[in-house]
Amino acid sequence: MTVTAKNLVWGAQRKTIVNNVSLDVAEGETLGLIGPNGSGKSSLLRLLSGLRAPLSGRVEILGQDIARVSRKTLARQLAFVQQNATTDTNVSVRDVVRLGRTPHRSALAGWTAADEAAVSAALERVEMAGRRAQAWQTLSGGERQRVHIARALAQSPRVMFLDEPTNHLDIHHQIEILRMVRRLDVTSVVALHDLNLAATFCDRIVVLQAGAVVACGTPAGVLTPPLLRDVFQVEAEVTFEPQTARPHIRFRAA
Ligand SMILES: Nc1ncnc2c1ncn2[C@@H]1O[C@H](COP(=O)(O)OP(=O)(O)OP(=O)(O)O)[C@@H](O)[C@H]1O
Repeated sequence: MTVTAKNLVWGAQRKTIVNNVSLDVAEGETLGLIGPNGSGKSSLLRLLSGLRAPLSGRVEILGQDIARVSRKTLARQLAFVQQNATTDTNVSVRDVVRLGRTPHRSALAGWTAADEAAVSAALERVEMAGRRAQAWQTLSGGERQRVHIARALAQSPRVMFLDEPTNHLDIHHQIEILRMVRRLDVTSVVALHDLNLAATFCDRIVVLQAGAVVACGTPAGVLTPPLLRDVFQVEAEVTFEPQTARPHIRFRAA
């Protein structure tokens, strides 16, 4: 397994926010993380990426307990695209993406051709190559999101954690970003609100409710009308796409 979480518990202000979560993510897999607002998706991603330490339990990435791995080593292995990430305002798009190369550079080495190639490839992938010189502060919300994804790609990680990466994106870029994540030779865990996007692009889905895993499996196995009713309190019909056999959810207005 590339990512393994065992019995993760985390909380704040006497409230348990991540409640005994265990999960495994296989190499190259795209695992979707879904659940209502406040169910603990972002908190779990922070634990999985080592940004926050659990109260108990542990996370292994590429077979190593992340509590015992240096920050620099971890930064070479994993990238985290956070929700509403901010960046210093007085920089260009290219500068932001260049930051992704930091874990791969030593104090003495200069900027290499490999660094430049990684930055250019990342900008191409999110369709922002033409904007490399533009000032960060002048970008739209969706463009900023794509540049943050490019920074993560420039990091050349083995594992990516993405917290609602389609936030702010138009439908073309939502699909492009998730298609890219799925095709990358990278293991990824991605928190999503759009259940049909999760159904279309994830290999498996984990459902969180009040900090606990209440379902885990293929999109077809997980996204059933009873689960949608229990967890999301919506009435829905689920049909299956003829070509892919993936579920498609139609929500009932009343
Ligand atoms: N540092 C903290 N102190 C107190 N409460 C917190 C803290 N961090 C998160 N919470 C609470 O924990 C719960 C889970 O938050 P989290 O952001 O992980 O949920 P989420 O599933 O990502 O939500 P959303 O879908 O709305 O983004 C929320 O009720 C939140 O208010």
